[in-house]
Amino acid sequence: MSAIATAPALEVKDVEVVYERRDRDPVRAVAGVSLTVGRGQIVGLVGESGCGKSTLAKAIVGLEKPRAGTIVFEGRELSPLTRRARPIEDTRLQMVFQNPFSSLNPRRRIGAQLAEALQMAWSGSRAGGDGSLRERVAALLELVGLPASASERYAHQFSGGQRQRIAIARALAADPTVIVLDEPLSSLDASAQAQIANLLVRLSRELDLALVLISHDLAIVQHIVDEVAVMYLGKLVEQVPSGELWQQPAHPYTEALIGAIPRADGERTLPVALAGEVPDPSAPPPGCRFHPRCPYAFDKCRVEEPAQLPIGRGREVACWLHEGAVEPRRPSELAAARAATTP
Ligand SMILES: Nc1ncnc2c1ncn2[C@@H]1O[C@H](COP(=O)(O)OP(=O)(O)OP(=O)(O)O)[C@@H](O)[C@H]1O
Repeated sequence: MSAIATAPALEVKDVEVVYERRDRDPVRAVAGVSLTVGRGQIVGLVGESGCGKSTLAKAIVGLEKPRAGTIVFEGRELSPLTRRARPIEDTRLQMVFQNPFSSLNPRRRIGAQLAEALQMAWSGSRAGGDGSLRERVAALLELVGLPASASERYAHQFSGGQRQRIAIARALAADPTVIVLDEPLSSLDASAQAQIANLLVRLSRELDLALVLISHDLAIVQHIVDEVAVMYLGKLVEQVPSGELWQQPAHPYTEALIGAIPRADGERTLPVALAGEVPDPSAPPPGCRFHPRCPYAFDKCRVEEPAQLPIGRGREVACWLHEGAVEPRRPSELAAARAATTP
């Protein structure tokens, strides 16, 4: 097999994105992030508003130019050029935005918009596939659970969930291997959220499609992702397979995010409350960026930035509590053990 066929679908390596601002300090919205997404894998990128998720998404698809770092797509480093200047193969890396209404043209029939997306993909090196353009549009609509007759209608004639299906169909027109979806569920009601979540899982499995699912709400994505990458103030603080997330969150921020999710019985899952706001990314706290909000912070956390520490299979955490740890432990347990041994 070629190197490209065996490479991960997407590798983000030490990416940094800085917004320069007139008369104000620059914002380092993404402050050195590395993330690997395997083929067919669904990775949830979660964190509070303002932590840099959208900026990272834009850097991945070429809508923001990273100041440093590289994006490797199917084993090939992407050009640091803007999206328009990239070669056509790179359209296999697609993005879906939060509000499908604003990304669909209100004055053109859905079928025409999907046909255009198909033609753009075909104008590249790839073959057009079987069947006429009309049949391919119908097949795309079917793939996302809409009837062929949807092609005759306009965006405003659909519900929010249906519009998101159309936006996904348009991304699929490019025959992608990776789709980055920025808050694809958050503008939808609960039932549409569940339907689109199911659709995304099905598409990922059927098409061996890797998805990066961005959400400020861990509760929304928890059931559909294979892995969770937790972002805080421009950095990844933890990467964890979703199955282990509940049993063993390793970073105090992850623990707090989980604790904030209400359970069906009205109780909180964990007694850790997340106090305060995300600090200004143009002036991040020294040491660990989370330390001012961390219930377990100790001296080292206030001065030294934690490295990404491997803690078991496929897991990493940036937290000094885990220094020297050989397996994942809850931060509350580690803090208690530390308190017991520290004079
Ligand atoms: N064009 C810009 N110019 C200057 N600062 C920006 C710009 N876009 C984003 N920022 C800042 O960069 C930081 C990260 O923003 P970003 O939108 O990536 O975060 P986010 O986690 O996606 O949050 P949200 O869910 O609210 O979009 C924020 O402090 C934001 O104010």
